[in-house]
Amino acid sequence: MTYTCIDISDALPIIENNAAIVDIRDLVSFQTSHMANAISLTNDNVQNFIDSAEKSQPIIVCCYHGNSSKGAAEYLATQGFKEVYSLNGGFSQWSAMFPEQCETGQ
Ligand SMILES: O=S(=O)([O-])[S-]
Repeated sequence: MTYTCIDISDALPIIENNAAIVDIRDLVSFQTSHMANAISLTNDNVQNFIDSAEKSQPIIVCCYHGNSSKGAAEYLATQGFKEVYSLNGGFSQWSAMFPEQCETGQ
């Protein structure tokens, strides 16, 4: 299995299609602001996420600028997720384009 790189504008219909959004940035950055409904994925919770997630649900991986999300997306694809996307431009571009689609906190 592999993953697909998508642009910010491609993400909206995928999100509407019930995708999970996982954010792999550091926790302080995540808490400051993240994509609406994103969950923070860290080394500490990634295994639990993999074990409990529905593998057929689409997953969008978000990082800072869209580079490190590729490695994480590839990894998740090897763990059985069927539809994995890496978000080009990452949170920096998402927050610039869709500031109203961001939220703070956990
Ligand atoms: O998160 S990043 O690798 O795009 S700087």
